Amino acid sequence: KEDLNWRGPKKEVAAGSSSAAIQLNHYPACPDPDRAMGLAPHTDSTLLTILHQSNTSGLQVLRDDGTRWVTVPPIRGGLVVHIGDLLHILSNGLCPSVVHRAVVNRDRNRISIAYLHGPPSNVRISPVQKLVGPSQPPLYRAVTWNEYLGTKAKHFNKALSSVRLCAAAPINGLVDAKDQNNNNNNAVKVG
Ligand SMILES: O=C(O)CCC(=O)C(=O)O
Ligand SMILES: [Fe+2]
Repeated sequence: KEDLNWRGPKKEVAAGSSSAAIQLNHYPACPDPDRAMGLAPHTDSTLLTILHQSNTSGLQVLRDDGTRWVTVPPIRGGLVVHIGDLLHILSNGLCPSVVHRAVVNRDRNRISIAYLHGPPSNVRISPVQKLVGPSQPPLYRAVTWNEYLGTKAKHFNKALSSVRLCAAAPINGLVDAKDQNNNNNNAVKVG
């Protein structure tokens, strides 16, 4: 119960309802999949994304050490939950957003449905008080979802770095691995 109160004064939350969007993705079969990318590497600009993929695989997540793409096989009746950049900010980097991409298939069409879940538009997201202190400073400045989408459109996969307050790696090993990985990705996806 206490943890549910982290998100702040009830009044602020009650003033707006949470925002969400559905994104439908269609990846036609591609005769030369090694030369095409379905969806370039990116993190989602959400709190959470809930993804349904059709029975053709294509979703891949980047391992935390940035060395390898791992395929997330579709599981019948299963949903994939991605942590988005806003939850990354809210948790002060403790729950890092996941870099992922979609590759295309030589013979089969693929469809995925993403439910993009974000905060109410009036709510500014910043690291929760409980996770910051003298030994662990807030790593990100406060942003609303709209503001962050604007930042993402401008800075693409460097958006998280651009709202970051401390450039240096913090104590406790909370290194913002995504920022580092993203420096290697020139992806252009806002989602
Ligand atoms: O098609 C997929 O598996 C990934 C979709 C995705 O990452 C997105 O819509 O943001
Ligand atoms: Fe995504």
